[in-house]
Amino acid sequence: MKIFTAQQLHEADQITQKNQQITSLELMERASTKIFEEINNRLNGAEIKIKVFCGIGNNGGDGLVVARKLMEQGYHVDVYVVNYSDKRSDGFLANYRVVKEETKSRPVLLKSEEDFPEIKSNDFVIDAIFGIGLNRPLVGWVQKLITRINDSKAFKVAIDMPSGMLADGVIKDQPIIEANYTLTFQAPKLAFFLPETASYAGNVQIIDIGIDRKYLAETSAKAILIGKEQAVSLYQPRSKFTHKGDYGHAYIVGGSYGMMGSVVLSSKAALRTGVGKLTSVIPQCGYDILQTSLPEAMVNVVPHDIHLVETQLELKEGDIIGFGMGAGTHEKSIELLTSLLHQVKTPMLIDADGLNMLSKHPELLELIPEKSVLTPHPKELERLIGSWNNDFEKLDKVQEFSKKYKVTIVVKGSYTMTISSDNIYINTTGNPGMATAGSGDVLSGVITGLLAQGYDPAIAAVFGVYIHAQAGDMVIADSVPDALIAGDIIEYLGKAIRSLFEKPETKA
Ligand SMILES: NC(=O)C1=CN([C@@H]2O[C@H](COP(=O)(O)OP(=O)(O)OC[C@H]3O[C@@H](n4cnc5c(N)ncnc54)[C@H](OP(=O)(O)O)[C@@H]3O)[C@@H](O)[C@H]2O)[C@@H](O)CC1
Ligand SMILES: Nc1ncnc2c1ncn2[C@@H]1O[C@H](COP(=O)(O)OP(=O)(O)O)[C@@H](O)[C@H]1O
Ligand SMILES: [K+]
Repeated sequence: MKIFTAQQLHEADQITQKNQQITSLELMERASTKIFEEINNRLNGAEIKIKVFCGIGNNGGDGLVVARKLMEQGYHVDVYVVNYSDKRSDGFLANYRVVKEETKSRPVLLKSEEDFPEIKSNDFVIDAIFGIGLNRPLVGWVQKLITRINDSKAFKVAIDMPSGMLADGVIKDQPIIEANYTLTFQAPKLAFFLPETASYAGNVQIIDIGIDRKYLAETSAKAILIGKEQAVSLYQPRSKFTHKGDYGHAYIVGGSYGMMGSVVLSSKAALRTGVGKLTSVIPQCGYDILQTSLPEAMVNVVPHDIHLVETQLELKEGDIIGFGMGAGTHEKSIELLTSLLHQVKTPMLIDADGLNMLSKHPELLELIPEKSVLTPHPKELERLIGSWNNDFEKLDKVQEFSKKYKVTIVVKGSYTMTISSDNIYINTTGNPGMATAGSGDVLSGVITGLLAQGYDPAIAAVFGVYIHAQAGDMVIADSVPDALIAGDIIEYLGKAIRSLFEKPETKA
């Protein structure tokens, strides 16, 4: 599913009106009726006090339509107009008149803190103050209103966006409505998936309001959400008359004394993802561990007992290296990475201490084979690209880095983002149970295994992230997130891939 910018969504709105020959007001009525239906279905006639806070733009217009329809349905509704500007959109003005005429109610005008109503914790608040039109800091009293609404602990539903949030930017130190639900029009907004802002949107539901299909299909998106529908098209099935040589040879290079588990996890994950042959390249202290815990792996020890050092690998064309898990950053181990970077021309996967080595020696960045995949968690990313002021700046910096070194970067997190040049792919699977030591090592193994099987690197990253997180979700389906350990994710990789081809159960 595509994520568009606010500007694109405004454009989509215009094109829809033109192509469907409807007025802006008719589109607003259509969109807001859907919101009303959602809310009405949920409230089911409940005797609850509904407070609708409307801005003076089209988001406020939506709020007025929803308020009118709720009143007509018999709900107890109070409407507040947040008068942050003297300008009013046509959609707002028209619906303001209709509300007054048809419901005989009079919206309360809020102009300062003195006008704020009391909001009780059992009230139901509809936030229609700002939508995608917010473009600058809010005046103080409107900020205070947002804080007041949040402090009330009332249940909050945001229309299109929680007010105070920008679709594709950020205003520093500004309060945002902490919505329980956001009913958003047509397409999700980028801010719903970024660590700093995601939680404000609560549960997001996308409301199809019949925006021009051609525009949606043909306009290039700011980012793409990856779910089952997208992932299934990336899978490469095995054919019958094949042998292990057709599925590649992966080398997992990593480990140090006390950290050998990372190599076991990565190696096993690569095998479970379908790689034909796998060699773990490790310090000598890990030999017995690897051979005992993973008999399917071949083991190649470097000439040092406790950490990696330079060694010659007999690499053949197409062999793939996954480097860095549990490796430490000893200078002698960095010599191995340096020599591999000089020797290898095929894309590599670099993770964990491999990334820390690159941060320590940025001169190595130029040597990374084109199309390699780097999988940093936020701290590793910061070491690599420097700090950022907000998530949008982070994305810009990652895109710049990706273009400069021609690599794909997997920014791990609750919504892991895979960035390849101008493309941003946002993963929608995964759960907090995966915030546990070793789950990143599993992901590295998965992606290395896919690379070795010939998946295009950006696809290996996007697909690998999806099945890794989907496996994590399947682990907790009959357990709890707290109990998940990284090894469980490996055991569910097969089921995660199979789930791509299973139809969701339909209720009788
Ligand atoms: N696109 C679609 O598909 C559909 C969209 N619909 C709805 O329209 C909503 C967008 O409406 P909108 O453009 O009128 O903007 P909205 O968010 O109401 O803001 C109002 C105005 O406030 C201003 N302003 C900005 N920041 C400010 C600040 N800090 N302090 C003071 N003023 C500030 C700014 O105007 P400016 O002053 O910059 O000219 C802005 O225009 C959208 O979210 C959805 O709910 C649906 O009805 C139908 C389908
Ligand atoms: N809250 C979360 N929701 C979804 N996925 C998560 C969450 N926390 C962590 N993960 C996933 O778990 C993995 C953790 O990787 P990483 O931090 O490198 O762990 P480690 O270094 O211990 O192996 C990443 O793939 C990340 O996306
Ligand atoms: K809103």
